[in-house]
Amino acid sequence: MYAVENSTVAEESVSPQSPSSNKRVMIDVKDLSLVFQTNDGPVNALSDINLKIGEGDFVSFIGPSGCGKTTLLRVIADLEKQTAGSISVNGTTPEDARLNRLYGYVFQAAALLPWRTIKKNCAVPLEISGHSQAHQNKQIDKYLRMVGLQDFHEKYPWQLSGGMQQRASIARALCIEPDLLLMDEPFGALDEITRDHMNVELLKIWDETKKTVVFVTHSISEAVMLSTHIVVMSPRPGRITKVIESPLPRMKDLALRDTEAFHALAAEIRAALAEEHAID
Ligand SMILES: Nc1ncnc2c1ncn2[C@@H]1O[C@H](COP(=O)(O)OP(=O)(O)OP(=O)(O)O)[C@@H](O)[C@H]1O
Repeated sequence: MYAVENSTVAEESVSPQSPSSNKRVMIDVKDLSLVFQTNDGPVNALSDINLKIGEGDFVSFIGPSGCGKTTLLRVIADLEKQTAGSISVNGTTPEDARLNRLYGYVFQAAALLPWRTIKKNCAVPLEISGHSQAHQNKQIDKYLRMVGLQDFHEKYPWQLSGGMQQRASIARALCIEPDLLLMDEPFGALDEITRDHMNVELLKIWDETKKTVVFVTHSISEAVMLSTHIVVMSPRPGRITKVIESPLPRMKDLALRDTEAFHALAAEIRAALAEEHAID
């Protein structure tokens, strides 16, 4: 049982309060574990995960390498199966959610097809879904405009900077209008200035489209800048050690990073990481 049944994000034994809201639960993870069998023996990638993510929230997973951030995202996306426990995504199984095209997935590398133009890359999920050419054009135009690439339809990926390629991959994920955006360190390979810019752009898109976002990051300041909730994880075995609800406004600009409230939240995350020896 959860202490607050309608809580937005709660990890049972760690953060039972999560006072925020009566939002619909988009992702509900209960007592979930995942053990990989390897030649070197079993790897406890995820251990006893309990987590609820509310509709419209921006939730970041943060923790050191190997704590299971990507694995948890992949379980949500139906790219991995848990070995114990349960998970529902929008009230269904992750498999049904995937088949219903509920989510878009953005990887660390933009993973655009080099032989296709930006427009044709964005068309891939729409083609798979069997949408008409007219609908494809409308969606691609709308989302390339949203990410500021309206003048780059006909360019090839290699003609764009890394940040522009990542924006194109976000547009590609948005084109099918998923309710849920799963992002695995999407800006990890970008320089700091571009990353700052992308963070602001992503917040605008999130605000405009009202999506639920689950975001993996190694960066404390990125987690503070973006999230409504920060899920702190720790390795060996991969587990959730704390869920922090951000007291900051949903929409943030870069100036907020110089405020006391921003630094206080960053310090709280840092302390949570250190507390559980998450940082060796
Ligand atoms: N397919 C797999 N087979 C075996 N072990 C795996 C597999 N995928 C992940 N692991 C192991 O599971 C654990 C969690 O990995 P995961 O990639 O989820 O961590 P992470 O927190 O995302 O790490 P990073 O920040 O380095 O990306 C690690 O010990 C990893 O080696």
